[in-house]
Amino acid sequence: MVLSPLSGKRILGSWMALSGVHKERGEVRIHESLDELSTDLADYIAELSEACVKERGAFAIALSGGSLIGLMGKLCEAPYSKTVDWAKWYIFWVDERVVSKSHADSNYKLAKDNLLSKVPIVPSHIHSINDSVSAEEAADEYEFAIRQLVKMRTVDVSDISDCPKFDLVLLGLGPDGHVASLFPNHSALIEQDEWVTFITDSPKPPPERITFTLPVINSASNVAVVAAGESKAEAVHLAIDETEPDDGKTSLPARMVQPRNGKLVWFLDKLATSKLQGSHAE
Ligand SMILES: O=C1O[C@H](COP(=O)(O)O)[C@@H](O)[C@H](O)[C@H]1O
Repeated sequence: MVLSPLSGKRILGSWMALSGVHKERGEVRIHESLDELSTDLADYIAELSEACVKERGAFAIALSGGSLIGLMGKLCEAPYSKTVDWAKWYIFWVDERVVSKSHADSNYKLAKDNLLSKVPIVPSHIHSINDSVSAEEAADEYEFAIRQLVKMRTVDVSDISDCPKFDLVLLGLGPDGHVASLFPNHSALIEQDEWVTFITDSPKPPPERITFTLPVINSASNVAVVAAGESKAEAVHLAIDETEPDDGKTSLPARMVQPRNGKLVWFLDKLATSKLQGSHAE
């Protein structure tokens, strides 16, 4: 057991000694290896799910695509596969590429193949986009579906806005600082009214995508950003070390992730933190 001098939290393993709580940017957890990161991420998700199921009888989790899904793989293994109350999970996507669900680019397919098909999630609790309509229609339909689930309180509602309050929003981080399908300097970043929007000009293929907007991401109870590898180091540095609030001028999406009432946690490996400064860096 290690008692972290920064957070005071007792936890197994060595990673916590490198981690800390950043005043504005949330809790920063730095891991020695991908294996430690995956274990910590699985522990965190399992604990949150248990707490949410106890408190409100459901766990509404919004997934991203990309490398995050591989890093969640331990959830399919013992002890989590047996102890997590999968029947109470409701799955959403923070962003999705507008391609067929069987396409290699589909975030749904990635999660289905590597996670959802390996644990006993109720099929009707998996809320993916309609893949047979345009990006605009898919975004509208997805927002409508979420609005119905908010009315039923499957997804909680924010007490400070009319936005949904997901129990957990899981974000990856692109080398350019993008999160979800919110890219630097893109007009989707300033969308305030819609819950789900669409883009047809993604700088990273495929071009057509739907994405939660920042007001929805920032209304979640918990937001976790997961980033590993050297290619993410500059984005991690800019997102965490810059202390001035991003008023949209610098437009680094990861810096604009600032939960209003929720908790933000960064799950990083050492390579991703090689440019990090401040108290949490080595
Ligand atoms: O295109 C996307 O990229 C990001 C980051 O992916 P990664 O493979 O670099 O981790 C991902 O979070 C997002 O959901 C996805 O659509």
